[in-house]
Amino acid sequence: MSEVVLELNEVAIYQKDNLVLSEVNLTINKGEFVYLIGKTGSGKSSFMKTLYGDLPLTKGEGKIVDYDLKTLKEKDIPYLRRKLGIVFQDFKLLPDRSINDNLLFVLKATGWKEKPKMTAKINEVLDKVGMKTKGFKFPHELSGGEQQRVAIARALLNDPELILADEPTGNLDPQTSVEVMKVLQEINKSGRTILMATHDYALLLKYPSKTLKCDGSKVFEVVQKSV
Ligand SMILES: Nc1ncnc2c1ncn2[C@@H]1O[C@H](COP(=O)(O)OP(=O)(O)OP(=O)(O)O)[C@@H](O)[C@H]1O
Repeated sequence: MSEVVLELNEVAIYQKDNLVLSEVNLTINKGEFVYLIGKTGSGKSSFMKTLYGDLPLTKGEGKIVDYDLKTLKEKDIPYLRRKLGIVFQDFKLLPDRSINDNLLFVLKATGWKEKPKMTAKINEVLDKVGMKTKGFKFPHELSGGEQQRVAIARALLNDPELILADEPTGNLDPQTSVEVMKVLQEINKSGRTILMATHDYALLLKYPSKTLKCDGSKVFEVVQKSV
């Protein structure tokens, strides 16, 4: 039987008092790769923010990796985010420290204590994204694509049950976007579940997968031909 990692029933998403999306119903099962597409301002980021607890869920029911979004408390949010790997368009690496130290910072902040285990984990995730030899570098010494691969490695540190990627290729040129996408595809093949918001239709065509579209304040699944 498939394992559900995300389930939304009749969810409405608001920014302040403005209704952004309504009657959202969807299920994502373990192992799926799902795109979230839609025009600028259609609600993709608001949707993602609701899933990682940045916007409260006030209407409808939502369950994500065993957390109930409706009853989620402020103090639960860091624990929810430990079960999610979040990747942003702008990488969000700390500029004042090396890649290894960026990853170490996250491990320490999420309760890791033993140095050998931390070092092993950092090597493991950097290896997964093809960046094992670059851990000593500072973010500004890396290309945009390399920085995003490090950001993906960071998202993998706590073995997330679901990876939320909000426009992960939004700042990258087409060729680099494909390279980052290959990394996400490999991670998905190794069993991780990924929800990726994007407006990059070329990627969708190159790597077809289940696609949800935000349009007219609704979210619905689309068949590839009609995106
Ligand atoms: N912090 C905010 N306060 C109020 N309204 C907001 C806020 N952030 C976004 N909105 C509004 O919510 C709606 C959805 O925006 P959202 O950023 O979710 O869209 P998007 O599909 O992610 O767009 P983009 O592709 O440009 O990032 C828009 O009308 C936007 O103006």
